[in-house]
Amino acid sequence: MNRSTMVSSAQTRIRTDPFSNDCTLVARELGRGKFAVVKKCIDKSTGKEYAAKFLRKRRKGEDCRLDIINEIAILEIAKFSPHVVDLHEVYETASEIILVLEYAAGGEIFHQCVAHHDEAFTEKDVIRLLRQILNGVSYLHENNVVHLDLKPQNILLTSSNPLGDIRIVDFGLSRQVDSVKEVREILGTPEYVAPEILNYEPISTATAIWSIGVLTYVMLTGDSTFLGGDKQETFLNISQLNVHYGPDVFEGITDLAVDFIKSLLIKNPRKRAKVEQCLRHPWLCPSTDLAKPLKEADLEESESEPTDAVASDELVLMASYTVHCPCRQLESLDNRETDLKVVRSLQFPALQEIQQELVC
Ligand SMILES: Nc1ncnc2c1ncn2[C@@H]1O[C@H](COP(=O)(O)OP(=O)(O)OP(=O)(O)O)[C@@H](O)[C@H]1O
Repeated sequence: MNRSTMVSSAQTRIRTDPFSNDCTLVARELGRGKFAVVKKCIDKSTGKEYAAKFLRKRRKGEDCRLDIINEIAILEIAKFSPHVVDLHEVYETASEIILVLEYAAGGEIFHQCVAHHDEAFTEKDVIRLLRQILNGVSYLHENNVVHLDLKPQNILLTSSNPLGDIRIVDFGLSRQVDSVKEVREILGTPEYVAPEILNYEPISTATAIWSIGVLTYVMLTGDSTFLGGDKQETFLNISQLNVHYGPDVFEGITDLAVDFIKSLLIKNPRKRAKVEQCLRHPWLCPSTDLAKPLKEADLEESESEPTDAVASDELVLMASYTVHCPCRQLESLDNRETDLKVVRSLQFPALQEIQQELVC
Protein backbone atom coordinates (compact mmCIF):
# COMPACT_ATOMS: atom_id res chain seq x y z
CA MET A 1 0.00 0.00 0.00
CA ASN A 2 1.34 3.42 -0.87
CA ARG A 3 1.01 5.74 2.07
CA SER A 4 2.54 9.09 2.58
CA THR A 5 6.27 8.85 2.95
CA MET A 6 6.95 10.09 6.44
CA VAL A 7 10.52 10.20 7.65
CA SER A 8 10.52 7.87 10.63
CA SER A 9 13.76 8.75 12.40
CA ALA A 10 15.51 11.94 13.38
CA GLN A 11 19.11 12.66 14.35
CA THR A 12 18.49 15.44 16.84
CA ARG A 13 18.96 14.41 20.46
CA ILE A 14 15.59 14.49 22.17
CA ARG A 15 16.14 15.88 25.63
CA THR A 16 14.10 14.68 28.58
CA ASP A 17 15.45 17.17 31.12
CA PRO A 18 12.98 19.98 31.80
CA PHE A 19 12.70 22.64 29.11
CA SER A 20 12.20 25.19 31.90
CA ASN A 21 15.75 24.51 33.19
CA ASP A 22 17.16 26.08 30.03
CA CYS A 23 14.51 28.41 28.71
CA THR A 24 12.20 31.04 30.13
CA LEU A 25 8.86 31.49 28.43
CA VAL A 26 7.97 35.03 27.50
CA ALA A 27 4.30 35.80 28.03
CA ARG A 28 3.51 36.41 24.40
CA GLU A 29 1.98 33.55 22.41
CA LEU A 30 3.28 33.68 18.84
CA GLY A 31 0.71 31.48 17.23
CA ARG A 32 -1.41 28.42 17.53
CA GLY A 33 -2.38 25.60 15.22
CA LYS A 34 -4.60 22.56 15.52
CA PHE A 35 -2.34 20.60 17.82
CA ALA A 36 0.39 23.03 18.73
CA VAL A 37 0.96 26.30 20.46
CA VAL A 38 4.02 28.42 19.74
CA LYS A 39 5.45 30.70 22.43
CA LYS A 40 8.40 33.01 22.55
CA CYS A 41 11.17 31.93 24.93
CA ILE A 42 14.63 33.02 25.98
CA ASP A 43 17.63 30.74 26.40
CA LYS A 44 18.80 31.33 29.99
CA SER A 45 22.47 30.80 29.22
CA THR A 46 22.76 32.95 26.09
CA GLY A 47 19.82 35.36 26.40
CA LYS A 48 18.88 34.51 22.82
CA GLU A 49 15.23 34.51 21.74
CA TYR A 50 13.59 31.39 20.30
CA ALA A 51 10.13 30.18 19.36
CA ALA A 52 9.08 27.09 21.32
CA LYS A 53 6.50 24.96 19.50
CA PHE A 54 4.63 22.71 21.97
CA LEU A 55 3.19 19.77 20.05
CA ARG A 56 0.67 17.41 21.66
CA LYS A 57 1.65 13.78 21.18
CA ARG A 58 -1.91 12.43 21.57
CA ARG A 59 -4.42 13.80 19.12
CA LYS A 60 -7.99 12.63 18.82
CA GLY A 61 -7.11 9.62 20.96
CA GLU A 62 -4.16 8.53 18.82
CA ASP A 63 -0.44 8.52 19.46
CA CYS A 64 1.02 10.92 16.90
CA ARG A 65 4.63 10.96 18.08
CA LEU A 66 5.82 9.68 14.70
CA ASP A 67 4.22 12.64 12.93
CA ILE A 68 6.30 14.92 15.12
CA ILE A 69 9.44 12.87 14.41
CA ASN A 70 8.66 13.36 10.70
CA GLU A 71 8.45 17.13 11.25
CA ILE A 72 11.80 17.10 13.10
CA ALA A 73 13.46 14.94 10.43
CA ILE A 74 12.32 17.28 7.67
CA LEU A 75 13.64 20.31 9.55
CA GLU A 76 16.96 18.42 9.77
CA ILE A 77 16.96 17.73 6.02
CA ALA A 78 16.34 21.42 5.38
CA LYS A 79 18.83 22.76 7.91
CA PHE A 80 21.22 24.13 5.28
CA SER A 81 18.54 26.22 3.62
CA PRO A 82 18.71 29.79 4.93
CA HIS A 83 15.02 30.22 4.22
CA VAL A 84 13.76 27.33 6.33
CA VAL A 85 13.46 27.96 10.05
CA ASP A 86 16.33 26.49 12.12
CA LEU A 87 15.70 23.79 14.70
CA HIS A 88 17.73 24.51 17.83
CA GLU A 89 16.70 21.90 20.43
CA VAL A 90 14.03 19.26 21.04
CA TYR A 91 12.55 18.36 24.42
CA GLU A 92 10.06 15.64 25.27
CA THR A 93 7.64 15.39 28.19
CA ALA A 94 4.98 12.78 28.89
CA SER A 95 2.41 14.61 26.81
CA GLU A 96 4.34 16.92 24.47
CA ILE A 97 7.32 17.36 22.23
CA ILE A 98 8.78 20.86 22.27
CA LEU A 99 10.63 22.15 19.21
CA VAL A 100 12.86 25.09 20.04
CA LEU A 101 13.01 27.00 16.76
CA GLU A 102 14.76 30.06 15.45
CA TYR A 103 12.55 33.04 16.32
CA ALA A 104 11.14 34.82 13.26
CA ALA A 105 10.47 38.22 14.80
CA GLY A 106 8.62 39.65 11.78
CA GLY A 107 5.76 37.16 12.08
CA GLU A 108 3.53 35.82 9.32
CA ILE A 109 3.51 37.49 5.89
CA PHE A 110 -0.25 37.06 6.23
CA HIS A 111 -0.37 40.41 8.01
CA GLN A 112 1.10 42.30 5.04
CA CYS A 113 -1.04 40.27 2.63
CA VAL A 114 -4.21 41.52 4.27
CA ALA A 115 -2.91 45.01 5.05
CA HIS A 116 -4.09 48.08 3.19
CA HIS A 117 -1.92 50.41 1.12
CA ASP A 118 1.10 51.62 3.09
CA GLU A 119 1.65 48.40 4.99
CA ALA A 120 0.91 46.03 2.10
CA PHE A 121 3.76 44.56 0.06
CA THR A 122 4.91 46.41 -3.02
CA GLU A 123 5.52 44.34 -6.16
CA LYS A 124 9.25 44.85 -5.58
CA ASP A 125 8.92 43.39 -2.06
CA VAL A 126 7.02 40.42 -3.44
CA ILE A 127 9.72 39.74 -6.03
CA ARG A 128 12.46 39.71 -3.40
CA LEU A 129 10.50 37.60 -0.90
CA LEU A 130 9.22 35.20 -3.51
CA ARG A 131 12.75 34.50 -4.71
CA GLN A 132 13.61 33.51 -1.14
CA ILE A 133 10.49 31.35 -0.82
CA LEU A 134 11.34 29.64 -4.12
CA ASN A 135 14.96 29.13 -3.06
CA GLY A 136 13.74 27.49 0.15
CA VAL A 137 11.26 25.34 -1.76
CA SER A 138 13.93 24.49 -4.35
CA TYR A 139 16.12 23.18 -1.55
CA LEU A 140 13.24 21.07 -0.26
CA HIS A 141 12.43 19.71 -3.72
CA GLU A 142 16.09 18.82 -4.35
CA ASN A 143 15.76 16.69 -1.25
CA ASN A 144 12.42 15.23 -2.38
CA VAL A 145 10.54 17.04 0.34
CA VAL A 146 7.20 18.61 -0.46
CA HIS A 147 5.77 21.09 2.05
CA LEU A 148 2.04 20.63 1.33
CA ASP A 149 0.88 23.51 3.54
CA LEU A 150 2.44 26.60 1.98
CA LYS A 151 0.26 29.57 2.88
CA PRO A 152 0.86 33.08 4.25
CA GLN A 153 0.51 31.85 7.84
CA ASN A 154 3.48 29.50 7.36
CA ILE A 155 5.77 32.01 5.68
CA LEU A 156 7.42 34.16 8.32
CA LEU A 157 9.75 37.15 8.28
CA THR A 158 12.90 37.73 10.32
CA SER A 159 11.67 41.31 10.80
CA SER A 160 8.70 43.28 9.53
CA ASN A 161 10.01 46.85 9.57
CA PRO A 162 12.35 47.02 7.80
CA LEU A 163 11.12 44.04 5.84
CA GLY A 164 13.44 41.15 6.62
CA ASP A 165 13.98 37.72 5.12
CA ILE A 166 11.81 34.67 4.70
CA ARG A 167 11.66 31.70 7.04
CA ILE A 168 9.38 28.82 6.02
CA VAL A 169 7.76 27.03 8.98
CA ASP A 170 5.32 24.23 9.82
CA PHE A 171 6.52 21.00 8.30
CA GLY A 172 3.77 19.04 10.03
CA LEU A 173 2.20 18.00 6.72
CA SER A 174 5.46 17.74 4.78
CA ARG A 175 6.33 14.47 3.14
CA GLN A 176 9.21 12.95 1.25
CA VAL A 177 8.14 12.03 -2.25
CA ASP A 178 10.01 9.97 -4.75
CA SER A 179 9.30 10.46 -8.38
CA VAL A 180 8.16 6.90 -8.98
CA LYS A 181 6.01 6.17 -5.97
CA GLU A 182 4.08 9.38 -5.75
CA VAL A 183 1.94 10.15 -2.76
CA ARG A 184 -1.82 10.36 -2.97
CA GLU A 185 -3.40 12.15 -0.10
CA ILE A 186 -5.64 15.05 0.66
CA LEU A 187 -3.58 17.41 2.71
CA GLY A 188 -3.52 21.14 3.07
CA THR A 189 -5.64 24.22 3.42
CA PRO A 190 -8.72 24.62 1.19
CA GLU A 191 -7.76 27.84 -0.58
CA TYR A 192 -4.26 26.54 -1.32
CA VAL A 193 -4.89 22.91 -2.30
CA ALA A 194 -4.07 21.95 -5.87
CA PRO A 195 -6.61 20.44 -8.29
CA GLU A 196 -4.81 17.09 -8.37
CA ILE A 197 -5.56 16.74 -4.66
CA LEU A 198 -9.27 17.27 -5.29
CA ASN A 199 -9.14 14.95 -8.28
CA TYR A 200 -7.66 12.15 -6.22
CA GLU A 201 -4.43 12.18 -8.21
CA PRO A 202 -0.84 11.83 -7.00
CA ILE A 203 0.82 14.53 -4.98
CA SER A 204 4.25 15.62 -6.14
CA THR A 205 6.52 18.63 -5.85
CA ALA A 206 4.24 20.31 -8.43
CA THR A 207 1.55 20.40 -5.74
CA ALA A 208 3.63 22.92 -3.76
CA ILE A 209 4.16 25.00 -6.92
CA TRP A 210 0.40 25.44 -7.20
CA SER A 211 0.29 26.76 -3.63
CA ILE A 212 3.09 29.20 -4.50
CA GLY A 213 0.93 30.44 -7.39
CA VAL A 214 -1.91 31.10 -4.95
CA LEU A 215 0.53 32.63 -2.47
CA THR A 216 1.91 35.02 -5.11
CA TYR A 217 -1.61 36.08 -6.09
CA VAL A 218 -2.45 36.80 -2.45
CA MET A 219 0.82 38.65 -1.77
CA LEU A 220 0.28 40.91 -4.78
CA THR A 221 -3.44 41.55 -4.59
CA GLY A 222 -4.55 40.80 -1.03
CA ASP A 223 -7.37 38.76 -2.55
CA SER A 224 -7.74 35.05 -2.01
CA THR A 225 -7.51 33.44 -5.46
CA PHE A 226 -10.13 30.73 -5.15
CA LEU A 227 -12.03 31.58 -2.00
CA GLY A 228 -15.73 30.91 -2.34
CA GLY A 229 -18.65 31.39 0.02
CA ASP A 230 -17.93 28.00 1.53
CA LYS A 231 -15.39 25.22 1.15
CA GLN A 232 -17.44 23.49 -1.52
CA GLU A 233 -17.44 26.61 -3.67
CA THR A 234 -13.71 27.10 -3.03
CA PHE A 235 -13.02 23.56 -4.25
CA LEU A 236 -15.21 24.09 -7.31
CA ASN A 237 -13.34 27.31 -8.10
CA ILE A 238 -10.06 25.39 -7.90
CA SER A 239 -11.21 22.45 -10.00
CA GLN A 240 -12.69 24.79 -12.63
CA LEU A 241 -9.68 27.11 -12.47
CA ASN A 242 -11.87 30.13 -11.81
CA VAL A 243 -9.18 32.76 -11.43
CA HIS A 244 -9.88 36.43 -11.82
CA TYR A 245 -7.01 38.24 -13.54
CA GLY A 246 -9.01 41.42 -14.18
CA PRO A 247 -7.50 44.93 -13.97
CA ASP A 248 -9.64 45.68 -10.90
CA VAL A 249 -7.65 43.08 -8.94
CA PHE A 250 -4.28 43.57 -10.68
CA GLU A 251 -4.35 47.35 -10.93
CA GLY A 252 -0.78 48.70 -10.97
CA ILE A 253 0.73 45.21 -11.14
CA THR A 254 2.91 44.28 -14.12
CA ASP A 255 1.87 41.85 -16.86
CA LEU A 256 4.97 39.79 -16.09
CA ALA A 257 3.68 39.15 -12.58
CA VAL A 258 0.38 37.92 -14.02
CA ASP A 259 2.28 35.77 -16.55
CA PHE A 260 4.24 34.26 -13.67
CA ILE A 261 1.10 33.36 -11.72
CA LYS A 262 -0.48 31.87 -14.84
CA SER A 263 2.52 29.58 -15.33
CA LEU A 264 2.00 28.16 -11.84
CA LEU A 265 -1.78 27.95 -11.73
CA ILE A 266 -1.95 25.31 -14.45
CA LYS A 267 -4.32 22.46 -13.78
CA ASN A 268 -2.11 19.68 -15.13
CA PRO A 269 0.74 19.32 -12.61
CA ARG A 270 3.09 18.08 -15.33
CA LYS A 271 2.62 21.28 -17.30
CA ARG A 272 3.12 23.49 -14.28
CA ALA A 273 6.42 25.35 -13.97
CA LYS A 274 9.09 23.60 -11.91
CA VAL A 275 10.74 25.53 -9.12
CA GLU A 276 13.88 26.22 -11.19
CA GLN A 277 11.73 27.49 -14.06
CA CYS A 278 9.94 29.78 -11.62
CA LEU A 279 13.26 31.19 -10.49
CA ARG A 280 14.22 31.82 -14.13
CA HIS A 281 11.00 33.61 -14.98
CA PRO A 282 11.72 37.12 -16.31
CA TRP A 283 9.56 38.63 -13.59
CA LEU A 284 11.94 37.25 -10.97
CA CYS A 285 15.25 37.52 -12.83
CA PRO A 286 14.88 40.15 -15.53
CA SER A 287 18.58 40.54 -16.29
CA THR A 288 19.80 37.05 -17.20
CA ASP A 289 19.83 35.28 -20.55
CA LEU A 290 17.99 32.41 -18.95
CA ALA A 291 15.12 34.74 -18.32
CA LYS A 292 12.70 33.74 -21.00
CA PRO A 293 8.95 33.52 -20.62
CA LEU A 294 7.61 30.15 -19.64
CA LYS A 295 5.73 29.02 -22.69
CA GLU A 296 4.04 25.67 -23.14
CA ALA A 297 7.18 24.32 -24.87
CA ASP A 298 9.26 24.90 -21.74
CA LEU A 299 6.77 23.05 -19.64
CA GLU A 300 6.15 20.18 -22.06
CA GLU A 301 9.46 18.52 -21.15
CA SER A 302 7.86 17.34 -17.92
CA GLU A 303 5.29 15.39 -19.91
CA SER A 304 7.57 12.38 -20.12
CA GLU A 305 7.73 11.96 -16.37
CA PRO A 306 6.57 8.69 -14.84
CA THR A 307 2.85 8.52 -14.50
CA ASP A 308 0.77 7.14 -11.68
CA ALA A 309 2.44 4.15 -10.16
CA VAL A 310 -0.21 3.17 -7.69
CA ALA A 311 -3.50 1.40 -8.23
CA SER A 312 -6.46 3.33 -6.94
CA ASP A 313 -7.70 0.51 -4.75
CA GLU A 314 -4.45 0.67 -2.82
CA LEU A 315 -4.99 4.20 -1.71
CA VAL A 316 -5.60 5.50 1.72
CA LEU A 317 -6.69 9.06 1.70
CA MET A 318 -6.08 11.35 4.57
CA ALA A 319 -7.71 14.69 4.90
CA SER A 320 -6.56 17.56 6.98
CA TYR A 321 -8.13 20.92 6.48
CA THR A 322 -7.53 24.23 8.10
CA VAL A 323 -9.94 26.96 7.29
CA HIS A 324 -8.58 30.42 7.63
CA CYS A 325 -10.11 33.75 7.09
CA PRO A 326 -10.49 35.29 3.67
CA CYS A 327 -7.80 37.82 2.99
CA ARG A 328 -8.83 41.40 3.69
CA GLN A 329 -12.28 40.23 4.67
CA LEU A 330 -12.06 38.93 8.20
CA GLU A 331 -10.01 40.30 11.00
CA SER A 332 -9.53 37.32 13.25
CA LEU A 333 -6.69 34.93 12.57
CA ASP A 334 -8.17 32.43 14.93
CA ASN A 335 -11.03 31.36 12.71
CA ARG A 336 -9.41 28.03 12.01
CA GLU A 337 -11.08 24.67 12.25
CA THR A 338 -10.69 21.11 11.17
CA ASP A 339 -13.69 19.77 9.38
CA LEU A 340 -14.02 16.67 7.33
CA LYS A 341 -17.78 16.84 7.01
CA VAL A 342 -17.56 19.26 4.15
CA VAL A 343 -15.26 16.93 2.27
CA ARG A 344 -17.83 14.18 2.53
CA SER A 345 -20.49 16.43 1.10
CA LEU A 346 -18.44 17.55 -1.88
CA GLN A 347 -19.73 17.23 -5.39
CA PHE A 348 -16.61 15.38 -6.53
CA PRO A 349 -17.59 11.75 -7.15
CA ALA A 350 -14.10 10.48 -6.43
CA LEU A 351 -14.00 12.11 -3.05
CA GLN A 352 -17.29 10.65 -1.97
CA GLU A 353 -16.02 7.13 -2.52
CA ILE A 354 -12.92 7.59 -0.49
CA GLN A 355 -12.38 6.41 3.00
CA GLN A 356 -10.96 9.29 4.94
CA GLU A 357 -8.73 9.46 7.90
CA LEU A 358 -7.65 12.51 9.72
CA VAL A 359 -3.99 13.30 9.70
CA CYS A 360 -3.23 13.54 13.37
N1 LIG B 1 9.77 30.16 14.47
C1 LIG B 1 8.73 30.95 14.69
N2 LIG B 1 8.89 32.26 14.98
C2 LIG B 1 7.81 33.06 15.19
N3 LIG B 1 6.53 32.64 15.10
C3 LIG B 1 6.32 31.34 14.81
C4 LIG B 1 7.39 30.43 14.58
N4 LIG B 1 6.88 29.22 14.28
C5 LIG B 1 5.54 29.37 14.30
N5 LIG B 1 5.19 30.63 14.61
C6 LIG B 1 3.82 31.16 14.71
O1 LIG B 1 2.96 30.15 15.21
C7 LIG B 1 1.96 29.81 14.22
C8 LIG B 1 1.64 28.33 14.30
O2 LIG B 1 2.82 27.60 14.01
P1 LIG B 1 2.75 26.30 13.11
O3 LIG B 1 2.07 26.62 11.83
O4 LIG B 1 4.11 25.71 13.03
O5 LIG B 1 1.78 25.41 14.04
P2 LIG B 1 0.81 24.24 13.62
O6 LIG B 1 0.08 23.78 14.83
O7 LIG B 1 1.57 23.20 12.91
O8 LIG B 1 -0.19 25.00 12.69
P3 LIG B 1 -1.31 24.38 11.73
O9 LIG B 1 -2.32 23.70 12.58
O10 LIG B 1 -1.86 25.62 11.02
O11 LIG B 1 -0.63 23.43 10.78
C9 LIG B 1 2.56 30.27 12.88
O12 LIG B 1 1.55 30.52 11.92
C10 LIG B 1 3.29 31.53 13.32
O13 LIG B 1 2.43 32.60 13.44
